[in-house]
Amino acid sequence: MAEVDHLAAERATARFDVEEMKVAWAGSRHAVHVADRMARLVASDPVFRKDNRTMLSRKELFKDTLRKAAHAWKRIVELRLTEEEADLLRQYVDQPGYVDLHWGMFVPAIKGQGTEEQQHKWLPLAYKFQIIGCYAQTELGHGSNVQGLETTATFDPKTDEFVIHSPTLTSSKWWPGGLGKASTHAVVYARLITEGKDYGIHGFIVQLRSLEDHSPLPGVTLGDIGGKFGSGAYNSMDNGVLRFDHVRIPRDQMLMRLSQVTREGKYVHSNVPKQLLYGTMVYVRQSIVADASKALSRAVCIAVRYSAVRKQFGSQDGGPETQVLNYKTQQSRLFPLLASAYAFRFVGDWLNWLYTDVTQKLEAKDFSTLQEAHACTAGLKAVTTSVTADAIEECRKLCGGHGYLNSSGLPELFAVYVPACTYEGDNVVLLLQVARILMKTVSQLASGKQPVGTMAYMGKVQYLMQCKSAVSSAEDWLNPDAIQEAFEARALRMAVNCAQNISQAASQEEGFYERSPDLLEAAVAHIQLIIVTKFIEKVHQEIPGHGVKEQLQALCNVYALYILHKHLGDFLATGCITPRQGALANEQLGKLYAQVRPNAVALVDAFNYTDHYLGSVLGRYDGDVYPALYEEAWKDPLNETVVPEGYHEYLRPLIKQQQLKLSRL
Ligand SMILES: CC/C=C\C/C=C\C/C=C\C/C=C\C/C=C\C/C=C\CC/C=C/C(=O)SCCNC(=O)CCNC(=O)[C@H](O)C(C)(C)COP(=O)(O)OP(=O)(O)OC[C@H]1O[C@@H](n2cnc3c(N)ncnc32)[C@H](O)[C@@H]1OP(=O)(O)O
Ligand SMILES: Cc1cc2nc3c(=O)[nH]c(=O)nc-3n(C[C@H](O)[C@H](O)[C@H](O)COP(=O)(O)OP(=O)(O)OC[C@H]3O[C@@H](n4cnc5c(N)ncnc54)[C@H](O)[C@@H]3O)c2cc1C
Repeated sequence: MAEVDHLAAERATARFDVEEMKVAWAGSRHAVHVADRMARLVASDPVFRKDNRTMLSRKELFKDTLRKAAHAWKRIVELRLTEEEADLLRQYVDQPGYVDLHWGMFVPAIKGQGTEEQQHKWLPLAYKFQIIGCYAQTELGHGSNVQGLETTATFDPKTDEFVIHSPTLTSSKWWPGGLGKASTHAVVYARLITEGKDYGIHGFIVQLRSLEDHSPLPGVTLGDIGGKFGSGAYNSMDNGVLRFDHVRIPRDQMLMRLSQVTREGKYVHSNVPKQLLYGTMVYVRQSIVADASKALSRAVCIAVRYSAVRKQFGSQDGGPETQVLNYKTQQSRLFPLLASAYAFRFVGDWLNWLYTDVTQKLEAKDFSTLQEAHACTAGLKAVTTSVTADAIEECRKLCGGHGYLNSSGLPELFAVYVPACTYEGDNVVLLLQVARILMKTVSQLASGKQPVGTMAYMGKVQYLMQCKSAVSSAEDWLNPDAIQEAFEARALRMAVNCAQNISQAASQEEGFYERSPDLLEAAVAHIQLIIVTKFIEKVHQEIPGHGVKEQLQALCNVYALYILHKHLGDFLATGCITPRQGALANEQLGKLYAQVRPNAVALVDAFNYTDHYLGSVLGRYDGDVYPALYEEAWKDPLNETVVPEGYHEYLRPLIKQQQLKLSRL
């Protein structure tokens, strides 16, 4: 706790119990406790220091990442941390590295696609870090189009081996995190060829480097693909390039849970949907949604605290200046982002539940919810990451000039976060997947097939296509049914419009291609409906703690009405609401901002972030921003000497030359 609390007055105006809000945010009292313990463990350990990160060279940064990963592992073993604790500890270390891919994709790929025997063999090695793994799918020539990958795995029945080969330059694996320098093994996705036939993409466990001296195995060419956007940020990760020259692996290193190749070379596909091959991506997409709320809440926490400290204008008569947080424009830019952080947190929890439920059904050979899992993970990943990336940049602007300093933490947060719009599926490509499923659902309505899950609202097509909002005052927009109806009608009408336009094209495929910009918007409308619905459902639950439910209710309304205001064109064009009702929604939004204002600092305190994790002089808990900014500036390597290096070579001769010229005049 800070000695001087410059934000004490702000904290005193909160109208709710912050400790209970921490529980609502984290999910349980236990979750608050564990997260708190792990965050403090990391913050108090000098090895995990990160304030100098943006000043390190790429090589120094990479070595620092290796050091932190090794130290984190040492602490996990020494303290006998549980899986939950270890995950949190790694999260608070807050530096992307090979371990993210080892635990986040390599292990899940083996769990999801390996047979029991394969899991038995490989997982214990991975769990103890006797091998380090990555996920090598994307190639130089293809990322989005997984079916277009070119690496081959040709079965050789003579030796009972697969021959892994990169036939072209574009088949080089390109991007996998941890591949460039750290991994000893990879799950490699390649075209399976046996008995002269190409059976498409399958996963294979391939050893890449010696377990003795880390040198690449014969036939394997490996390296890092080079520096990435921003200083520090994702440059701690060794995204890599990999080529195979006829590398042989035993047949049993093909991941054989979904399909098998027999000793004789026969291809056998189990009676399961082939899309299960994409299971690891589905798993990571749902975890990315949970991560979106973390990244967004960090940015918002910095911007809210700093906006409460920063004063500008309003004191002609010598009185106090205005806190920038009191400007209505600052509130209308910032509070929707605060509300979005909470909205993404709750929809992330729900998505995690959905993922677990679908996984259990898959175990029981029930594949009926696979499409729902794909649509929700793909769509929510796309919307939450796009909004979060834009929001971090908005928070930087909300912090004025100081937001542009590395010490604000925002440039690095943006640089590290923004590739989330691309990795694990480009957001446009993923939204088009949602749109395809929407079009399929609309086309099935005529046959009387009742849509289920998050598409169930489409079953009310007769009503939703013609309903008119009953809102007649600003307060009417506080009724969740009014919001729900408007969002459902907008999403359905946009989808039906697209379907009608597509049906007029020469073919379904051509229509889909021509109408894809509209389809993207329809997919976004559907996903926003899911986020709003899950927030409303959350607020309907019993939520303990003085004032907590009321605050969440206000944030839920802010989120919904902000989306309505921002996409007013959609709501008006589809005739769901009138221009007058749109204006009433905006009026209510202004009232809600006034309601949020006295609670704003406490609402970001509820995220319970340590100063170490926030990594921002502007977002400090104690609000003592100016001495920290001043002190931080002197730490820059440029300030190590008063006269800069290069003065004698470049500045002095220049100045002297000009002086000489002037003296001749
Ligand atoms: C310095 C530090 C400072 C601060 C730090 C601060 C903050 C850090 C904060 C946050 C960090 C954030 C997150 C970290 C967490 C994790 C990330 C870590 C690292 C990132 C690692 C990245 C890894 C990767 O990118 S791996 C590669 C991913 N690749 C892709 O996603 C490829 C995308 N393409 C596809 O998925 C497919 O090709 C496709 C687009 C879906 C098309 O597939 P296909 O051609 O086969 O299919 P069709 O379109 O024809 O569809 C056929 C059929 O299948 C259905 N389908 C498709 N996919 C699925 C599926 N997955 N599940 C189920 N069904 C599916 C489709 O609907 C069709 O169905 P119908 O036939 O019924 O129509
Ligand atoms: C930081 C980072 C980490 C990564 N880590 C890994 C990893 O660990 N393992 C791994 O295998 N891969 C990894 N990747 C690769 C990543 O998964 C791909 O880059 C991603 O899936 C996008 O594919 P792409 O690069 O082929 O983009 P492209 O598909 O080439 O996209 C280019 C443009 O084309 C558009 N486009 C493409 N197809 C369509 C379409 N059908 N309709 C309309 N527009 C379209 C896209 O919207 C985009 O604007 C990583 C990437 C990054 C940036």
